Amino acid sequence: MRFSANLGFLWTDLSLPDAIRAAKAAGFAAVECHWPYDTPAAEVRAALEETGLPMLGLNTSRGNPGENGLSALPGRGAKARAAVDQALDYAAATDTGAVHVMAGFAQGPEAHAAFVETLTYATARAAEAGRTILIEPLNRYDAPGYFLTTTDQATSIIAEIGAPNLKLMFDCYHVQLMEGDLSHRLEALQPQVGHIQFAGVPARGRPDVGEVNYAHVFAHIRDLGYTMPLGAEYKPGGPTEDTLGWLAPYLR
Ligand SMILES: O=C(O)[C@H](O)C(=O)CO
Ligand SMILES: [Mg+2]
Repeated sequence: MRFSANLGFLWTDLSLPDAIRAAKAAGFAAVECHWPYDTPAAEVRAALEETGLPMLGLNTSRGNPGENGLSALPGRGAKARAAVDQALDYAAATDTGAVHVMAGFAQGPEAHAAFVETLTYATARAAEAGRTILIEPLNRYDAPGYFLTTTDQATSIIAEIGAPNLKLMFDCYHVQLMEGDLSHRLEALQPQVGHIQFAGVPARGRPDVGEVNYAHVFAHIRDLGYTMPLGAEYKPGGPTEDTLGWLAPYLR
């Protein structure tokens, strides 16, 4: 198994380039981030080249304070497309494979139509550069009122848009809180999955603490033939190095 360090949560005490170096030193095979836009892309690219780690993904902007993405917000289409452009430009400058297009807090048919419209734009633009667009259901405890909350909703949107580069971000943490049944869902949704993330449930801490047996889940993912690095997107609650005991068996 190979793992990707999510630098939105891990090594947040370091600059993004130094966090990339720390991830390499700890044995991660890849990195991913949330919102890297304050760091010049050239610095991130230099650290990626120095370490040899790929950047797997980044997120579109959340928008104004209190917002959590713009793509499903009726009347905000121009801003949503600008956020997609910003993310794809940063991805091009850092050779990042995927962009997670964040839906935002919205409900109802107009939000659905807005999300489909933004994703249609995003998938067409991303396809020109061979990049993937990800959509991710978030759980109702952390993001109450978020538009996208279940894998059923996400796969129905993926089917409606029909773009081959539109994929599901299967975050085991969110899926466990909303739906459970991780093993069956991972198996059934494998064709639509573009990236897998994980964290301990329910505290979103290190993965070897909590109600999910990740040693079992990782073995199941391996047995399904999934070979991409899995995204460690958890809050260490202290020095990241102190939380990496779960990784050690996979580095031998
Ligand atoms: O919170 C998550 O799980 C996401 O992956 C994210 O990128 C920010 O919402
Ligand atoms: Mg996630």
